[in-house]
Amino acid sequence: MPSRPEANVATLDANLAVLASIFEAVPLETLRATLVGPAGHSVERAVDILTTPAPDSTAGTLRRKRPTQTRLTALFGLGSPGKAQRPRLETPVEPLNPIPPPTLSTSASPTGGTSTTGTAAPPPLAELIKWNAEAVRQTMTPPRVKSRLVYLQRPEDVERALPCILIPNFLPVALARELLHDLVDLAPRWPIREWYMFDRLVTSSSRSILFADDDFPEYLFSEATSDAPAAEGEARPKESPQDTPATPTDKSEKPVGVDEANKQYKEPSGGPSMGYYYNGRPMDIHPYIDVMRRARVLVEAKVNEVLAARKRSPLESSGPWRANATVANSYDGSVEGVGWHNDRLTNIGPFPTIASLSLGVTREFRIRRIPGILTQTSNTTGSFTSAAATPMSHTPITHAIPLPHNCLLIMLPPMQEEYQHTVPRHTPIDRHPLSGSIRINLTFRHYRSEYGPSSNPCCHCGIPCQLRPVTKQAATLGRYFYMCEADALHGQGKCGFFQWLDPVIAKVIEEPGSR
Ligand SMILES: O=C(O)CCC(=O)C(=O)O
Ligand SMILES: [Fe+2]
Repeated sequence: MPSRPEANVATLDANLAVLASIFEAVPLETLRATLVGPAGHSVERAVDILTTPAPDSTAGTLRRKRPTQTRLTALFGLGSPGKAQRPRLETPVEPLNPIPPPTLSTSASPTGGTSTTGTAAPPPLAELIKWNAEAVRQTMTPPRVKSRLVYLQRPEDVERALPCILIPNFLPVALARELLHDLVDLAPRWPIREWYMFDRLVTSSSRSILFADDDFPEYLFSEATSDAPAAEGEARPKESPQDTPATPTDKSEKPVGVDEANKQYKEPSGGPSMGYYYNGRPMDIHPYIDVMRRARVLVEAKVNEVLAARKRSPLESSGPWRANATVANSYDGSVEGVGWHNDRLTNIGPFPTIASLSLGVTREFRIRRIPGILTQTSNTTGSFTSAAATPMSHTPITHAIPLPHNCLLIMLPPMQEEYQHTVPRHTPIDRHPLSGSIRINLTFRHYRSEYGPSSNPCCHCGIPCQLRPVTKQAATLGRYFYMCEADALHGQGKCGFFQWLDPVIAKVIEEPGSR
């Protein structure tokens, strides 16, 4: 490889962006130090450094023999470790930022220091590495940073504070009831997800599945002749399909698990496309059931009405928003939740709008700004910077929105670029007359054809990449990049693949002279 100075700068910049996306709370100068040391510009080496404890560390390490399952509850703030053993781990569906915001600064106090930057000269590299590895280890204890929890109950309060719109009692009562009924029946057959975080195998506590409607891009369903095997890596439930709850009058009314289950998503063949992947694994995709299609019509109408009244970013889909994909989650009881994350952009693209319909028992939905994120003061893509921008010098705010049965929460841009959300574990929750302690959540998404499998680059491991926004690098803020996610599949690190999102699109948001 020729080693022109500007090429090195570009590589360093790219590698830094990858590291910053993994180690959200680690100061940039620390990340940079791991890249410019004797290890050169290798991301893998930097990840190694950042995840290997200091030699004198006596406490637990991040490196464990696979496939030991390790409780990562504390990492996601879903409760304190050491409570009664549960059969599954409490970790999120979406891969999370492995490091929560707090305690990384040497000046951070255990009870609430929030500053991760300082004015003092940085310590030498060896110190940084040692200190930082220690900091990473510390994240295995519950987050200790204090944030202010602010409850938002009324739709107008939600809209004022966040890029979200809350609509109570959204669907006609009977439709909401039918949807809940049908999905509660199906949910026990939705898989629990597994992936590696560093080299630990972790699993989701809730069950989830992706539903796709007929206009899903690169959508190919084939009628399976026999029970098709579960997609590789998917923990498909072992239960056999249950009885059909009613006598359907046509095929589209049959729920997944009966005839619809015989339609199997078929990966496109003959082209470069690898199909839809998540955490390095092919996704298990089911067709919409009839009642979802009826709900979709209403959700789409409302979302398009909302979008018509706001300025759109050129990076958003320009046409109508289409709810052609839905991630369904089922939480059975108060201990099932999902950790802090923002939703994957890989197939929905930048500045997505996601409409989240809650059914069944009320659970709390919490939202915070991505810890340490840089705020765009100006940009050229529209007025999507949230009024809720919380200066990092202040105590961070976490907003909590109780989501009762049949409410629709529309998450608008830049919710997925600038905020994280969670459904935390609760102390006892009320029971719902229809679903008891079960909550079903449907997040309706627009899977865009421009972001379909055939335009998704594969990394050197041969796995479709994930698309992420830059959140910490001032020079490249507003841009998006593809990176390897093979580590989620096998826990053995990433290949270091990095590619900016289509430069034509990136150009739109590039500030003059930012490169
Ligand atoms: O259950 C919810 O309200 C949120 C689910 C979620 O965050 C997701 O599917 O990505
Ligand atoms: Fe989410």
